Amino acid sequence: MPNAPILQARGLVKSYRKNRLEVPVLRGVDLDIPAGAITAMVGRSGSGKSTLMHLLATLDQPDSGEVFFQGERIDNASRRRRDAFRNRDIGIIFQFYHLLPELSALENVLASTMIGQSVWSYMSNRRKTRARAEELLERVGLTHRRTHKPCEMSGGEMQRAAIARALMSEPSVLLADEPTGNLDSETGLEILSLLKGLNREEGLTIVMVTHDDSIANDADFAVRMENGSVAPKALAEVA
Ligand SMILES: Nc1ncnc2c1ncn2[C@@H]1O[C@H](COP(=O)(O)OP(=O)(O)OP(=O)(O)O)[C@@H](O)[C@H]1O
Repeated sequence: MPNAPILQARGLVKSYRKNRLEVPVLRGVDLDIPAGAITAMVGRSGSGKSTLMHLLATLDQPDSGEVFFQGERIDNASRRRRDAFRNRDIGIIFQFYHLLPELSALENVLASTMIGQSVWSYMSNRRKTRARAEELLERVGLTHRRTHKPCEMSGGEMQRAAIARALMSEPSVLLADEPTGNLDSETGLEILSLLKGLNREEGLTIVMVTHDDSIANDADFAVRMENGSVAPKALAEVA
């Protein structure tokens, strides 16, 4: 029996404009993401996986439809609430890591905490914040690279730093857009094993976009995007 949903989409519709043409990408997506599980989102290139993930993260707005987090309507919440949702309730990682190139791994992790709080609040918590960043770097196996900048790290190390950064706010959901898409298969498996550990040991809900069916088969649930919808009976327990 799946856990209660932590994130939900209802009737999500999204189109993009291309050369004055309206290109429908999502045509009414309904989706329940179970809390505490790993859900893989698969589908052909262009099927709308990243678009759906961006809407779930409130990085973009649907044309119509609704997104709920723990039962709270979030897509049309105030800007302040949506910022807080992104900075606190969820963490996001991407295929190309999106680290700040001038900062070390530790500084990248710390920089995320400066968003959404006053300098005063940051300064008064800085010892605790730094301790948490160091702890997370250790959790993702990156203590030995903490002073290295992204250009001095491998792809796997950059993804580890991005994961540590995403976890700084203690989110309950991690959204991962092709987290292994730019890694060789062995490094990809290491990152997956790290994500699985975070899920099993800390109860982190993970939603992962992937091209790789073997990753989807290893998840607790798989969702297949097809023609802008979630394919019928897609939310099936795989394990
Ligand atoms: N900002 C945008 N402006 C215009 N079209 C867009 C935009 N973002 C996405 N699209 C189009 O929407 C469709 C779905 O894109 P999306 O990135 O969601 O698919 P995807 O399933 O994640 O693909 P991939 O697996 O290749 O990353 C594609 O045809 C894409 O070209």
